[in-house]
Amino acid sequence: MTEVDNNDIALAIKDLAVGYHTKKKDLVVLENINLYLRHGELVCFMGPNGVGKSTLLRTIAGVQKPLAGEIKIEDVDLSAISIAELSTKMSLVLTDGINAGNMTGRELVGLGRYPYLGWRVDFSEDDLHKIEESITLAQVSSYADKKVHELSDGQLQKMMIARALCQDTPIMILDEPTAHLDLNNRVAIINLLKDLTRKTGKSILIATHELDLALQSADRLWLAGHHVPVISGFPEDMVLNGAIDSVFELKGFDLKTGQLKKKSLGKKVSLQGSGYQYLWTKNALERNGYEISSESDFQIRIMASKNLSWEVENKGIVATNTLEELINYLNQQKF
Ligand SMILES: Nc1ncnc2c1ncn2[C@@H]1O[C@H](COP(=O)(O)OP(=O)(O)OP(=O)(O)O)[C@@H](O)[C@H]1O
Repeated sequence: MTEVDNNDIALAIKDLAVGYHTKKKDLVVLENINLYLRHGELVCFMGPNGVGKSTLLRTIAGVQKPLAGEIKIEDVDLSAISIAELSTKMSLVLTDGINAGNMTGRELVGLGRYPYLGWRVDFSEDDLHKIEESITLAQVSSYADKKVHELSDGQLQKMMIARALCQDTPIMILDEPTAHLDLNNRVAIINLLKDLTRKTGKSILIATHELDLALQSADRLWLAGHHVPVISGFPEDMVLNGAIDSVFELKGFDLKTGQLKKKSLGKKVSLQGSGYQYLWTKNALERNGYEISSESDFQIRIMASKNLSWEVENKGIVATNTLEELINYLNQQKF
């Protein structure tokens, strides 16, 4: 286990148990949790549905009380920090629907400045600057003047992230920030959060189901499984030591290749080519049950000179212009 330098730590969790008080007895969702969030680090918190990610995030953010144990922010116990002070240290983006009344997106983002207003009624130049900066960073300017109730789920999601950016806290906690977002926006948000950790030294903790994005961008994963302690480590270590496999009980997904497992029909073809054309040809072949092997009577060559085409050499040579034609041709052959 690596030694942890206290100056590095933004948030420390010790012997924590989280869950709910119910009439009969306490419902313990996760317990014996010991974790750190370091300065300038992007942590993705992952685990199957219902394991307790939201419950832990809400507890860390002071929205619900721990059942046991302690949470320290910059070495101060969370229970000793007032709500006003906490809102200058930590921002929170939850998935729950928000009731923003008749507010515009810009006004919603402006709520992020309230912890800093004190007795002031109006925004300062600095506040206004921060609001515009956050709107630009989160790429929401084109709909910032719309009413919040007119925004799509994805637009609202990004507006809430802009509000959290505007709050400008050293720690940001986001529950599934990429839910509802299309592929470009998912990548943009993860890149933005990663960039923030690098440029501003913020510590960012997100709960997410996006294994692919997490593996490519998180500095560290927190992994929660049913009936096992929450563990923390480098994403790549967790792939190689099987931790991700065992927590998610992965079925049909091959972590070693990052791909869905494809059923081979035992028909072998050899493939010559390179680059992304090779990768997508391989994808089409494997998706259709073909296995790539050097020991095959069917040799496929990717012809990438002028127009992309494929040649299949068996007894003679047959050329096809699309992968669909190639697969149709192969499907008619005897293997
Ligand atoms: N208010 C509540 N009262 C009692 N139990 C709750 C409450 N909210 C959640 N739970 C239970 O706590 C457990 C953890 O739920 P939680 O929402 O934290 O999981 P999660 O890991 O965030 O799941 P998901 O990936 O589906 O969002 C679940 O069994 C859930 O039913």
